Amino acid sequence: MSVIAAFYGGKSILITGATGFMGKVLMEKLLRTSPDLKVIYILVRPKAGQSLQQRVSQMMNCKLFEKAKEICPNIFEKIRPIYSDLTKPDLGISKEDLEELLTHTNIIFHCAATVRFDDPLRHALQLNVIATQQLLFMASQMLKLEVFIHFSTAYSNCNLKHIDEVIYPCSVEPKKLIDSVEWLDDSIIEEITPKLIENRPNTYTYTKALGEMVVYQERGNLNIAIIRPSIVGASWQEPFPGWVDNLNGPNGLIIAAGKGFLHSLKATPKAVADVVPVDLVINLTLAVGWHTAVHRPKSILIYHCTSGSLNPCLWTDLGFQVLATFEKAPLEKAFRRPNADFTTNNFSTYLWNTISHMAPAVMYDFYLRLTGRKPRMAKLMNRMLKTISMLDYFINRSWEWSSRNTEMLMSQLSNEDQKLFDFDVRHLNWLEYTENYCLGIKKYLLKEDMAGIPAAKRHLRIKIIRGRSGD
Ligand SMILES: CCCCCCCCCCCCCCCC(=O)SCCNC(=O)CCNC(=O)[C@H](O)C(C)(C)COP(=O)(O)OP(=O)(O)OC[C@H]1O[C@@H](n2cnc3c(N)ncnc32)[C@H](O)[C@@H]1OP(=O)(O)O
Ligand SMILES: NC(=O)C1=CN([C@@H]2O[C@H](COP(=O)(O)OP(=O)(O)OC[C@H]3O[C@@H](n4cnc5c(N)ncnc54)[C@H](OP(=O)(O)O)[C@@H]3O)[C@@H](O)[C@H]2O)C=CC1
Repeated sequence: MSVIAAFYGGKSILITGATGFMGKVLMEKLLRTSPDLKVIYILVRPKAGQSLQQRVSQMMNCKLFEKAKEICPNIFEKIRPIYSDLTKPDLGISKEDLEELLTHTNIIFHCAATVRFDDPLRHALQLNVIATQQLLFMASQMLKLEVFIHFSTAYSNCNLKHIDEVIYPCSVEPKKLIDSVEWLDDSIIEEITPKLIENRPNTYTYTKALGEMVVYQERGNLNIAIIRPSIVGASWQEPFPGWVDNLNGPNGLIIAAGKGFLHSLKATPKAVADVVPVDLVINLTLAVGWHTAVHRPKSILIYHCTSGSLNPCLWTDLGFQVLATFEKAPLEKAFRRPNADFTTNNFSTYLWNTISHMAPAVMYDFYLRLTGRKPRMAKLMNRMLKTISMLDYFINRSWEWSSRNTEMLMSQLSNEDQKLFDFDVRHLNWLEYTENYCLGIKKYLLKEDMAGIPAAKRHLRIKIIRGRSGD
């Protein structure tokens, strides 16, 4: 019997961000491995034209939850959606719902965040810091709370080269900043943002660092642990390989490469692609939840969930494997043959962006105009170049994360739990993982049918022949 799975049995679990990428995988694994858990409360904000229940039904009616539904037939009874907007006072939760949460919750997983790199500081602060502060306050009033798990990112201290499993202070006190943005004008906040974030690349990494500080300062008697994953990618093995459902992280650029938009990318030759599969992160998270609740460490333990030090893969290797996969299983209606190269300096990047990205897009738009259609390629290219500029910082640097706590936890797991909640990244085969990742993007994100591969190959052959004949 799995000790971890048994721990979650009979528990009332609160998840924020359950409708997000990681939240869904967390919920799925909990329901599949501990079908006897009591209830999962999920804080959900309504979306236009959908009730909470409709939103949750739609989410659960996807392939991700198929296995969990077989194991836990009363799955819908286990999920209790609660209306909440984390940017509102008291997280927008009604009095009755709050009462229920305060009385019953045993475990909190705080996943919700804004992960956008270009969010204005005020909004990122609202969600990644103030909402965390409010949730901690709520947690401090819970009668049966055993553990609070906070999701941060391995990049919260990306201004450092070597990062330990400790909370690093930011130069400005979170509370002072929160007070200041209340009365500061948006334009002033925008002006001081570069100074505040120091040498971090965006408001996301900065507010996640502030979020950690808030967790530390407002911990009170709470039993807390922090998970810091690096770049979270498609699932490795559970519930099936390759599951992914958003354009974040590498996903958008993998599509751009597969569709033949992306022809060159600046990447330092030795820079490590510190990607970790989402199911591995969730396995670690559930193990941390169990360990923290049972052992109640004296201080907040931080767990790095990264791949670079134990099983490194370079961006260049990952890129070539992506192209090899799309050669075998092309994406439908590709613009050009997938054929991306890595450049190493700013001049060649500028040159390739002009020759290989913008020029063909402008020419294609000209052709679309001539044939009476609406031009769209230059807009798409500009969007891709903007995304690349936002991700450039992460593709051209490497970091070292220590992983003592993660290794300590691994050694404390029973043999059965080491298999059921495997978070040992050394078991990952990058070639196999990258291939499944690309196929997962094709199937689950782009909803392309695998039966269409021969037609997609024919489409590419025609493109290549036309390209050669200059047609
Ligand atoms: C050879 C291959 C090598 C591969 C090699 C890859 C290396 C890749 C390194 C990654 C390194 C990350 C390392 C961080 C690790 C964390 O911890 S961060 C957690 C993850 N967070 C993220 O990834 C968020 C990053 N994204 C953003 O912040 C924003 O999307 C951006 C990049 C600022 C773009 O903002 P925007 O231009 O306003 O676009 P946005 O509003 O997001 O979307 C507009 C439209 O574009 C679409 N879109 C959004 N993103 C994309 C995209 N990436 N691509 C295409 N379309 C997109 C949307 O669906 C939307 O469509 P419509 O609704 O208009 O039809
Ligand atoms: N993905 C990655 O590569 C990494 C992620 N992380 C961290 O992991 C956690 C989960 O990330 P991920 O799943 O990728 O993020 P997603 O963007 O996929 O999910 C974010 C979740 O937060 C919810 N949310 C956002 N704003 C609000 C709001 N105002 N009120 C209520 N809920 C809100 C979203 O709800 P809705 O569906 O309504 O938008 C969604 O459920 C985050 O803390 C992130 O910082 C750390 C490292 C890497």
